[in-house]
Amino acid sequence: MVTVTDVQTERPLVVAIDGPSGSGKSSTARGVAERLGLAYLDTGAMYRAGAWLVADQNLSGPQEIAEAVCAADIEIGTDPGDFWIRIDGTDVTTAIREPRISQAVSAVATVQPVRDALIDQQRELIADAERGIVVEGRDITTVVAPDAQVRVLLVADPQARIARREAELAGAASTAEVTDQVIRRDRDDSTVAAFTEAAEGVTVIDSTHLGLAEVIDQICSLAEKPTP
Ligand SMILES: Nc1ncnc2c1ncn2[C@@H]1O[C@H](COP(=O)(O)OP(=O)(O)O)[C@@H](O)[C@H]1O
Ligand SMILES: Nc1ccn([C@H]2C[C@H](O)[C@@H](COP(=O)(O)OP(=O)(O)O)O2)c(=O)n1
Repeated sequence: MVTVTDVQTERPLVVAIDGPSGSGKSSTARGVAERLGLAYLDTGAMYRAGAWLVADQNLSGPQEIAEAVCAADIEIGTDPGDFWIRIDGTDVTTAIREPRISQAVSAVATVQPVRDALIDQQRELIADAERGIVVEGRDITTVVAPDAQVRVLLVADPQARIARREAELAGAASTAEVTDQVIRRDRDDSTVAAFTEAAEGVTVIDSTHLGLAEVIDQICSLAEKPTP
């Protein structure tokens, strides 16, 4: 396979995508990775795995949460066509998408020692991606990989994001629960990651009235002329 590199520095291409819940980060990032032959890293899934462990062990309070999650062994797949995640050997690929985890994850993602440990691991995974990688989350363009050649903030109106999540959950959660998982979670998450406004050099894409394919096209076009 052809290696996608930044021609000026020969660094493997890193595409960083941040944005609020339901803006389309995961679907778009997977699509871009598949089209460009890059690896894919879902950093939100790592925080979700931490939240799964906290629920499984019935832990509470920042100290207990930090001790357990920082000591845990999180393994994550980076093939965009075959996503999986394990924590301490347990496969939690499906379990981390349950509404109870979506509801609880911000309490884990706002514990700073947890963030520090997961950010270190995310940087290692990026450094290991010799073919280049698309990384999505809340703090990728600003903290995890601010030197990424392509940096995107993907946004969409709250109504569109809530409607997308509701459709995805297909009745598994009420409108009030989905609204909490999207709006309240963004509010909590934005206390530790700056994803509500684009940092300098970050391209904003509003997906409210764009189809998934159009968003993927726009990001792939940016990748054709990356920032050095
Ligand atoms: N541009 C788009 N237009 C319409 N629906 C979209 C678009 N992008 C993503 N979706 C759908 O919205 C839902 C949430 O997308 P997802 O990629 O999980 O968002 P995020 O990772 O930002 O939370 C999914 O069901 C996905 O198929
Ligand atoms: N880089 C990241 C990625 C996710 N998070 C937090 C914020 C979210 O509430 C959770 C789960 O992220 P995820 O991207 O799976 O969430 P949604 O797809 O938007 O529902 O993790 C974070 O703090 N930093």
